[in-house]
Amino acid sequence: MTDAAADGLAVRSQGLTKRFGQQVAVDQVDLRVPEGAVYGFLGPNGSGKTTTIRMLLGLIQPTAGRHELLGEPAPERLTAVLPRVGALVEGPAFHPYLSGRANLARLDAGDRTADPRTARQRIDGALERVGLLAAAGKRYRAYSLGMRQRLALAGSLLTPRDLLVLDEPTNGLDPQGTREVRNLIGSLAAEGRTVLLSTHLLSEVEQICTHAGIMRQGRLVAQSTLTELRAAATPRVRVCTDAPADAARVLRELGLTEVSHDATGATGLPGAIAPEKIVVGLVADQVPVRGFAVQSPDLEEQFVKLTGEGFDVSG
Ligand SMILES: Nc1ncnc2c1ncn2[C@@H]1O[C@H](COP(=O)(O)OP(=O)(O)OP(=O)(O)O)[C@@H](O)[C@H]1O
Repeated sequence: MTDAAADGLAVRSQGLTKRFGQQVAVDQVDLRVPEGAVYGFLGPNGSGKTTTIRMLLGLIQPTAGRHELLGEPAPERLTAVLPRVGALVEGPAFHPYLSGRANLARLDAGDRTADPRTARQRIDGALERVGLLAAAGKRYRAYSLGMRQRLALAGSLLTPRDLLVLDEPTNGLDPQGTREVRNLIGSLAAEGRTVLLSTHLLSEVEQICTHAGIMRQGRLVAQSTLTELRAAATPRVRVCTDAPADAARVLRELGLTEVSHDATGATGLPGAIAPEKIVVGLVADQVPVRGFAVQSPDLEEQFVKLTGEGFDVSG
């Protein structure tokens, strides 16, 4: 057993780097995806998510660094471990005039490790898994976008997988299709499978992920559980008052940092100073306090701070 397996990591990379000519697309990325996690690989377009995923799956060679999937080192053991890894990177080329079932049959027939005698069982099992059994006989071109993406997922679930690597699985889907795919990811996770999914949608990470890694210009700038990311957000106090300048002065005197004021009040970072002490200080200085709040920045503010860019928060 390797260290990654011993650590309970489904994916681990160290110094994973990819250069295209002069451009560094992925810069020394150290991923740690715990077994059983739904890991949101989050970053704006062009930040290096797809390139990282392609390296993890052995679709392109890293310029430097190494990684392990399910405890097996790449590239030596990649061929051995890939049958346990379901991937959705480029959508499979499905035939528009064939049914969903016939398309999966073609895909299954291309898998030399799969026993043809049990093909029907595998195919119907995968269709059922993604909720497409009733529509299995329909032509692919009649499928909605959500159904098409679910069929692609069914294609990666023809054999049981311990790890699923999904590149932007809800990209281009309407709200209904997005819900379908997210529900499916949720049920795969509930079965104990590890899911690594890339996305540029913060809301997706908030809704379905237990862990997140944030990419910015090829670098992994943060990686932790969602709970930790939320907790890392620095709280700020806000005083509502008719005397904002006085309030700001008192906040500074009390030792708050980054103090500023506007027409309706003052704010600052309290650090270790207890909120009740701040209120007492304000009142002692006869600042008329109309309102007092400790505000924690939400995840979006936190991510914008880390990545220096906004996220598409829709979806
Ligand atoms: N084959 C390639 N040749 C040259 N440059 C590439 C190649 N593949 C990716 N890049 C560049 O590497 C950078 C990272 O791209 P990548 O596709 O990995 O980002 P991403 O985060 O997945 O974004 P997106 O969501 O748009 O796919 C981009 O600047 C891209 O132009």
